[in-house]
Amino acid sequence: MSEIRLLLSYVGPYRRDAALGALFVALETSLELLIPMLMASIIDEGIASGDVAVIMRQGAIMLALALLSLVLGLGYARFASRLATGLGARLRQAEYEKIQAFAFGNLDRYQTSSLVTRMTTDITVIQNAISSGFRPMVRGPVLLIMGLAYASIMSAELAVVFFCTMPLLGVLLGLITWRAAPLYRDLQVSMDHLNNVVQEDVTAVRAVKAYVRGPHECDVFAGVNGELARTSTKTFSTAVLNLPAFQLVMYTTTVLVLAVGGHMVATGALGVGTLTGFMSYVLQIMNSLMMISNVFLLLTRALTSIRRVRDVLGEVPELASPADGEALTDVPDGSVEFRDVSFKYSAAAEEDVLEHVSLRVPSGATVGVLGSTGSGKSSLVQLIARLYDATDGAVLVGGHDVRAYDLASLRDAVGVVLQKNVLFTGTVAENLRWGDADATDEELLEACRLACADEFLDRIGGLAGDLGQGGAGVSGGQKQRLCIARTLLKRPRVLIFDDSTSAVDMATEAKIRANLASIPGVTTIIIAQRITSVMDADEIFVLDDGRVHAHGTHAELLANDSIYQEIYASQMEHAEDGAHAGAAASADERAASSVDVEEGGERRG
Ligand SMILES: Nc1ncnc2c1ncn2[C@@H]1O[C@H](COP(=O)(O)OP(=O)(O)OP(=O)(O)O)[C@@H](O)[C@H]1O
Repeated sequence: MSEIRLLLSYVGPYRRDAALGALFVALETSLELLIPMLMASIIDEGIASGDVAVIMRQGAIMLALALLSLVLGLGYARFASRLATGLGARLRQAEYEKIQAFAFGNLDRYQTSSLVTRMTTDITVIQNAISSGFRPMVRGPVLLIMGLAYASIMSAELAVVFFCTMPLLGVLLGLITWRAAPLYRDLQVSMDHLNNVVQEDVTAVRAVKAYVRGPHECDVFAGVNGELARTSTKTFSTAVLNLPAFQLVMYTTTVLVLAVGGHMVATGALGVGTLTGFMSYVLQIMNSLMMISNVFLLLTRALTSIRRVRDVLGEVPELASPADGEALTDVPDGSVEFRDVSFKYSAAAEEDVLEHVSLRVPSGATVGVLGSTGSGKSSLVQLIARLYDATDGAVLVGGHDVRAYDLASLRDAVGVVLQKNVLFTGTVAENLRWGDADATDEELLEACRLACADEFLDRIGGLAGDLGQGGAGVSGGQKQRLCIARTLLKRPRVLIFDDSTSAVDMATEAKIRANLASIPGVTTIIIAQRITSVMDADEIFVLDDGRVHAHGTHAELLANDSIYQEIYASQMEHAEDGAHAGAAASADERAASSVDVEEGGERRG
């Protein structure tokens, strides 16, 4: 089974613990199985004939065996817990490292919550299966085989009774396990749904409050919570049938063994002690079957989790650097070229997001990219930093195909300020040093100055100021400026701004653009919604439905391109309307917009 092979491949340094744990349980069980024999001998040879010496000797052996079992049990517990926690930690680490190696394309295939569940709940299920299942997994078969052997040696005639009833228990437990197994898979899926809702809502709790969607989201949660409760009830009420099935067969067997055995004792064919010892074996054998069935259920649940972990570990990163020694590590200049590039996010998608795009940006130039929502602007620039690979055609940076570069070298040379800016828990300086781990405080401050983040730095506590979880302590515009500063610290040859000044006021945005223009030799690509953000660029590309519709300077496009003229006209019209409306804005409107400011966390910088 590939799932078990996967687990074994991660046991690594805990192999010794696994082997010793199994050995200790097997020894402990074997010792335990001698107890009924000793008991039978105490009753038949000691008590029946009043031989105190036999009672004392056998009693002392029993005591020694009990103590030895205790030591073996303690040893087993230590080895098993080391194995379970060690294996769990290794699997979690491997998953985490794999996810770090994922390309954007791999990430598109998983929901974040599902990845979280695969690293937490699923690993816990595997750990529990090992810590609770390891002992019965070894003990069950040992008890079964040795118990059957000892019982048959004690009385072959009586053994016939449970050779008849045991298959019945086997069939009953098998049926229950077979019914419960798929339910465990459903249980894990329900858990995923619940985690997904919790993760999405907690992440976006400000938006939920701002849109007064609390009651609706509570209903959504109640739905997935109810689904999980229903699946759990169904699963566990099936699995719990094990116990009554076990009891039914056990009591039937006990009655039959006592009836046949009692008759044998009455006729003198069997000693009372032998019958008592035999009954102990009956219980142990029945117990072993129960253990084996419980192990199956535990394993069934764990197998579902192992498969989910295996999916992550088996995922092949869609992007990789060329083989060692073949990758280019130096990006000679900041030129960018698209040669007949087409792109779609998944092979199964019917339509291309970019179609036959060809363009050239000379090193050091500043270009703008405009286009309606969904026209493919973000997709276009993501290909430059090789966040995705072109489906057809080639993207060149510094005159070389991006696929020829070492990924880290390329991404160091191509700085992208993504549309969705992310800051991390920690200080301003810690966040900025993502761009350059060795940057001095002076270099950090200079980057802040270029990104106009110096204007508010004092207010948030300077470089040592704490940004809070996910940068919750700064406004949208401040976040954008810190993200720009962070990217500048990489000193890239190509700088890409994906709508990354949308929350910054126009005067500050113009100042940032002027500061950036003062950095020599850097190619700047600006995606923007506002024409004013790109009108000074050396060249502007207008995208329409994944194609380059037109390109040229602001003046050329204004003179010749219908889409550009349309965008220009609508933005000028809005600007004028805005000016008038701004003057007449009522106190009510201002109060309404404050909801977004306070609750939505969308404050403007
Ligand atoms: N990760 C993704 N997986 C699948 N499709 C995607 C993904 N990201 C974007 N798309 C699709 O690709 C198309 C282009 O999206 P893209 O984000 O490039 O547009 P855009 O011009 O940057 O839009 P906007 O101005 O709204 O940011 C859209 O139809 C979008 O639905």
